Amino acid sequence: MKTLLCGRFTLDLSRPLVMGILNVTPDSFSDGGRFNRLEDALRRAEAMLAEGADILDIGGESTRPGAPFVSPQEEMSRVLPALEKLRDLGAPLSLDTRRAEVMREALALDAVDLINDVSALEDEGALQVAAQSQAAICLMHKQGNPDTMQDKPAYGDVVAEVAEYLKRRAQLCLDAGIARERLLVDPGFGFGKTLEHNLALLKRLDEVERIAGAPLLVGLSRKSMLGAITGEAEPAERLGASVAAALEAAWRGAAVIRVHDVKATRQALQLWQALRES
Ligand SMILES: Nc1nc2[nH]c(S[C@@H](C(=O)O)c3ccccc3)nc2c(=O)[nH]1
Repeated sequence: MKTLLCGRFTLDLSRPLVMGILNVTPDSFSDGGRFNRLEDALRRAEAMLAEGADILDIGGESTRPGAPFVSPQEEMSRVLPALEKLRDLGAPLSLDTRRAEVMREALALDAVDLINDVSALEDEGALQVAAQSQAAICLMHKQGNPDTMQDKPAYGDVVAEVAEYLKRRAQLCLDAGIARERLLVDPGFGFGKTLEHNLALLKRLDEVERIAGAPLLVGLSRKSMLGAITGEAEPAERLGASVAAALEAAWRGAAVIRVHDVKATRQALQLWQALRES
């Protein structure tokens, strides 16, 4: 049985898992200030778990193109209190960060079960911090950095290049003594890719897993590629395309699906699973 060693938890990857997105950035909650933001985060976390989320992904730095710079101190002031608040909910907590010092401080709270790094542990010291922990690690591909990555993304064969990058990053982790059962890889939809690149990666998602040698985490929910296809400018109005994208990813072997809309995605995957088991 395919499993993921995930900090305090061992997750069964025999069915696709739903990762609920919990942004703890000021613009993602009512402007009630820090205390209310924490209460909001706890309420949102409990709601997503009640809707069937298997993992919660906590992020303090929006990686949206053009997002304002967030200092490590500011990022930690957002995510550390949230991780402490959510630690004992009984669900695996994922930390969406690309900074080694944020990983280090968060892991010291014994509240991080999965390190979700959009820069695949490239930050100075990140690989060492991860290797010294028991957390699972998601290695994501991106081309360039959030403020410039969508200017002119260019690849030869995007699938081969993304998969080879992820294979190299995974091998670095193995060489550092990290067990393969702790690794996830992610093609990074929307991170330095055109619509054509994103569609090729989704169509050939199974190749990414085969080449990289680790189970897949994918994030398609509400992304601009879905906006481009549907003409829907408002991300929160892209539910249909987001659920359809989750199913397409599930058909192609995705092990963890990162979403805003947990209930709708869980329902779709329950149907998908029922058909496979019937
Ligand atoms: N592992 C993993 N982590 C992630 N964090 C995010 S931020 C995303 C958003 O809109 O949610 C986003 C994408 C592109 C630009 C800005 C913000 N996307 C992923 C993903 O695709 N995979």
